[in-house]
Amino acid sequence: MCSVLSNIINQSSKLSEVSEEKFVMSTLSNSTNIFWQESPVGKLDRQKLLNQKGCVVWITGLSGSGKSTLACSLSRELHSRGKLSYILDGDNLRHGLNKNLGFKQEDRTENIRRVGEVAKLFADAGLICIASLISPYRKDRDACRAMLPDANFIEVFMNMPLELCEARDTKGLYKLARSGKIKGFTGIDDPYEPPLSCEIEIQQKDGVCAAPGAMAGQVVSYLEEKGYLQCQ
Ligand SMILES: Nc1ncnc2c1ncn2[C@@H]1O[C@H](COP(=O)(O)OS(=O)(=O)O)[C@@H](OP(=O)(O)O)[C@H]1O
Ligand SMILES: Nc1ncnc2c1ncn2[C@@H]1O[C@H](COP(=O)(O)OP(=O)(O)O)[C@@H](O)[C@H]1O
Repeated sequence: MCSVLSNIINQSSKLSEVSEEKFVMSTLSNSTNIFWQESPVGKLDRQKLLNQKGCVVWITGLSGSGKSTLACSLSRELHSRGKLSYILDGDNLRHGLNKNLGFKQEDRTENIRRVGEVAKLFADAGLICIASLISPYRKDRDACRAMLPDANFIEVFMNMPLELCEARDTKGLYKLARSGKIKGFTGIDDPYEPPLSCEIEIQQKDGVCAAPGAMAGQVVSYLEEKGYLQCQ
């Protein structure tokens, strides 16, 4: 009896060592009787190895606003500085992980939730994870922010006018949406909710859009200033 009791006490003290966040993740799942498995090498160890801090740079904005262009330029710049990053691009993920999702509101919400979870894993691995998705709903982006500890979610708003995005129309999708051949296209007949407060906003100055390298420079400066590009 005594050893049963001490086992229970042992188990519950082990559980209390597990962070609140991890415990909540376990209890909210549909699975029962699952336990968090700790790993012998932690986030801090990995960050030291990489000399950087894991985080998520979340780029949101209309189709054609320049999300992928910024993601690519940022990733190149970080690589040239010896920093490890990885791009999660909405379009690309819809070829695999999210291939069963469409563009109705609940599908977009599930799309963002899954990418948020993947981004969280990359950040935990110590990488600078660059997520580039329209992510039109504020509550979905905020839910991803809430998945990450501290201030490790850096929201970048590509604040470009619809007219510019539509004029670019690299994929011809705006034209199809205007002619009614695509229904529920963001910015045309589907909503986009701009961030109320984000870490970085990228917009035109005097009607001119900065070059991709300059936009990436704005993000790199932020990461540098906040200490993400080193690990003491
Ligand atoms: N209805 C509709 N609305 C918006 N976008 C559409 C739609 N249908 C297809 N596409 C193409 O899908 C790309 C956006 O995928 P995302 O995963 O980023 O979208 S979302 O975050 O779930 O809203 C988007 O890519 P980007 O242009 O790079 O933004 C489009 O190419
Ligand atoms: N800063 C920029 N200056 C000039 N052209 C840009 C800039 N950013 C993006 N573009 C162009 O706009 C188009 C759409 O950019 P893209 O990155 O594909 O947008 P999104 O990923 O948001 O759909 C592309 O042809 C790209 O070359």
